Amino acid sequence: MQTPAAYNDRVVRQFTIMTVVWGIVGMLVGVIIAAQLLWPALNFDVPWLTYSRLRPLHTNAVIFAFGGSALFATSYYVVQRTCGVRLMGDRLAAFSFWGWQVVIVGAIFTLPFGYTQSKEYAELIWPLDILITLVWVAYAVSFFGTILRRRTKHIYVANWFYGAFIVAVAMLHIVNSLAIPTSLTQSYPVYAGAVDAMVQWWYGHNAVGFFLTAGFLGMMYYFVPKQAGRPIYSYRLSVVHFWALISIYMWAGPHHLHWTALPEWTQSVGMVFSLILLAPSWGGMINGIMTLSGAWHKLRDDPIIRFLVVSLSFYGMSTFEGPMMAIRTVNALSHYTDWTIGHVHSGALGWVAFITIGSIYMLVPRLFNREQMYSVPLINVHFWVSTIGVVLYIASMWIAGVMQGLMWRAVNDDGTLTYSFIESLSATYPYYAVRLLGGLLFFAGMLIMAYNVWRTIRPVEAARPATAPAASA
Ligand code: HEM
Ligand code: HEM
Ligand SMILES: [Cu+2]
Repeated sequence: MQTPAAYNDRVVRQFTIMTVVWGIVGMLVGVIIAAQLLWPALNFDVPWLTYSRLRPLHTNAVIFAFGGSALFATSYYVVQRTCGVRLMGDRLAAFSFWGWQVVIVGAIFTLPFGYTQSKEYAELIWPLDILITLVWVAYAVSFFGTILRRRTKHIYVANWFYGAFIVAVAMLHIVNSLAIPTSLTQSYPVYAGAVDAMVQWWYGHNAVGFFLTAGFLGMMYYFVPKQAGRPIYSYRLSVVHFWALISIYMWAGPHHLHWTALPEWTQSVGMVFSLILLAPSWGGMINGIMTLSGAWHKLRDDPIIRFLVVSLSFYGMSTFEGPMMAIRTVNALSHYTDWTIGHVHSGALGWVAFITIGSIYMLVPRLFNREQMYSVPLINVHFWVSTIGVVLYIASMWIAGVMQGLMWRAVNDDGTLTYSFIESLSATYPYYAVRLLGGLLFFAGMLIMAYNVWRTIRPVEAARPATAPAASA
């Protein structure tokens, strides 16, 4: 094994810091659009502050800027540690960092101004799509190049998940973004009609499956055993988990297009694969949680473990809920309602953000040569604030969603609708207020983390509290 100094941790540090920064930016925009749903006047009649333009800014910022930076940071960290070699290509890694930041800034300077391809989670205009492709090639070369040069015999399972995420996202991005440009900011997709819709949701669903799931499972397979100080519960299960998950995920996309013009048999394929998907998802969750067996006491006194384990619980919840919502009759109720939004954030906040936060608290002291985070009690505060935040967010959206679904389908004896759409909207306002509160709490937690990170990485002399001289004496 080489000494840690031989690793390229510069790029890991850069991506780690930007994960915190973009997390704050993306969630701030989330809080703003949550407030706009409650008080629409908050767009101040300024076109680029309208909900329609800020919403894609939110999704791009949290998924690709926050989640993406977290994936770059942790995969670069993990691949070096588990292969025992320095990351391949310093320049490539630096290009992936700066290129990715340019993509994000590009999003900030296009989406609010209305430049978009209008495909959900693939809104960015074609020049940015090309830059994403270049960054991804650099990423793939340095990641897989490092694996090829590894000193260990086998490839640790976390790298399998990161690797699948990198390959799948490359494929999804290229296929879904195929378009014919007509100007610098305009283009037309090569697909049309139901085929366009199918390609889009093959992309959208697998963006969830590979960007928001497989990559973060890579994180799980490294950081959970590391922080628990125990080997992964079952290595065999992790291999089964991997192959089952990646082979089943790809076919579930049509559950986003139930009751549409998509041929019915494709919808059935989507539904059946979604139901089967429950098994590998829970296999992975159980593998993560059981890694703690024999070390359960750590849940009591280690707030980082708590972030990691609670993230797995939310992963389990959202991957149970997803298959249920994929059943056509259930989807008839849930689709278009806030139930979907609740499902999304139980995955996005509960799983993706929680596992990221736990990993960041583990990474920061290691990357900046500190013994631990500046304040462990503050990690604890962050844990509780964000847990209450997610619970308020998803509980309010579940109730609102089921209520909306039921109100929309209620009919009187004479066949007329019982409620107008506006009535269902006004009934939703109280829940939007609760969601806003939950979002604010989650956002506050991110600020607490930023403060803690900042105090941890400041030059040591300045960061030492008054007790420092005694400690060093
Ligand atoms: C403070 C935290 C957050 C708040 C307050 C928030 C708020 C919102 C709001 C208000 C919407 C629009 C809902 C609607 O159209 O009815 C939304 C959509 C969305 N958010 Fe968040 N969000 C937060 C964090 C996150 C994070 C961390 C992620 C991902 C990692 C995320 C992913 C998404 C996605 C994917 C959508 C689109 C959902 C869909 O189209 O079905 N959000 N968010
Ligand atoms: C076994 C796993 C899962 C299955 C089968 C599943 C299934 C579903 C279904 C049926 C929908 C509703 C489609 C609609 O009515 O429009 C949905 C929406 C969504 N799910 Fe999941 N889900 C799973 C896990 C997850 C996880 C873990 C996350 C986040 C990390 C997630 C993120 C999303 C997002 C972002 C949407 C909204 C897409 C949109 O309309 O914009 N899902 N999912
Ligand atoms: Cu899906």
